[in-house]
Amino acid sequence: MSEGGKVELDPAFADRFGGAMKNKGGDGRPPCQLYLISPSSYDPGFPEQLKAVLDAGAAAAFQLRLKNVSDMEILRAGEVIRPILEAYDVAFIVNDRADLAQQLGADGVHLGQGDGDIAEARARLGHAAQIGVTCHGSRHLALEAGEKGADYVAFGAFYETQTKETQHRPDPSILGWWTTISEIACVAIGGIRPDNAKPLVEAGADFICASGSVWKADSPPGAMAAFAAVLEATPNA
Ligand SMILES: Cc1ncc(COP(=O)(O)OP(=O)(O)O)c(N)n1
Ligand SMILES: Cc1nc(C(=O)O)sc1CCOP(=O)(O)O
Ligand SMILES: [Mg+2]
Repeated sequence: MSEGGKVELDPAFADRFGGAMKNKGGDGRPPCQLYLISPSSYDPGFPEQLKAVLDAGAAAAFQLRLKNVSDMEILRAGEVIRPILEAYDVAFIVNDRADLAQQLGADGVHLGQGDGDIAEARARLGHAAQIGVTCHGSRHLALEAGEKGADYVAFGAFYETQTKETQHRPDPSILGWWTTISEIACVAIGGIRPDNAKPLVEAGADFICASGSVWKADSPPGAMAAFAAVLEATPNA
């Protein structure tokens, strides 16, 4: 922490998260960007679908979040997806597992509260890796994650979601609070759609996450275009 009580910006942060900080203008935070999360199971048609959505709207980061599958399946999917993300300049984050993130040469890992230690992930993945941490609706967890070296803290679930059972429903004001005390990025997650994203962007989210509202949409590229329009039209806090 600095003397003013604000968590200091890691100098390497400017180069992280898909170059998000490159958009930084003056003293303000960069504009809010989309953080796309994969469906929980992998379909052979997914790489083409991924290209189609990234053609329709930008994402700063993509998280490979496959559930109830073998390590081999995650590794195979990651090997196919990684060059696509590189081509679109999208940061590649692996959910849950720093070891698989390392094997895949990913840009980072997302850790839930039970998914392992930040320091161990840092030791494994290195200084430049992006390490994100689930903080539910807890200021304490976010401060702790920041002190332990997280590159972003994730708050949620802001809205009802079919993607995951959730027990926390933070108020959007936690995003604004975080931006006043820390320069570490904050991510909003949970049931976010193009038509309900605006209050979270206005409250201060640096990134909004979306999974179901893109992949389960009638037109996933259409959903991406709609997110792009909302983000373009909405200044953050
Ligand atoms: C960006 C982001 N935020 C939160 C989560 C949830 O992580 P976790 O609590 O470990 O739950 P699972 O996603 O592993 O089911 C996330 N994955 N990404
Ligand atoms: C993976 C996840 N974590 C959450 C949390 O609150 O920590 S909510 C969530 C689901 C995100 O998917 P969707 O955009 O479909 O709601
Ligand atoms: Mg997890």
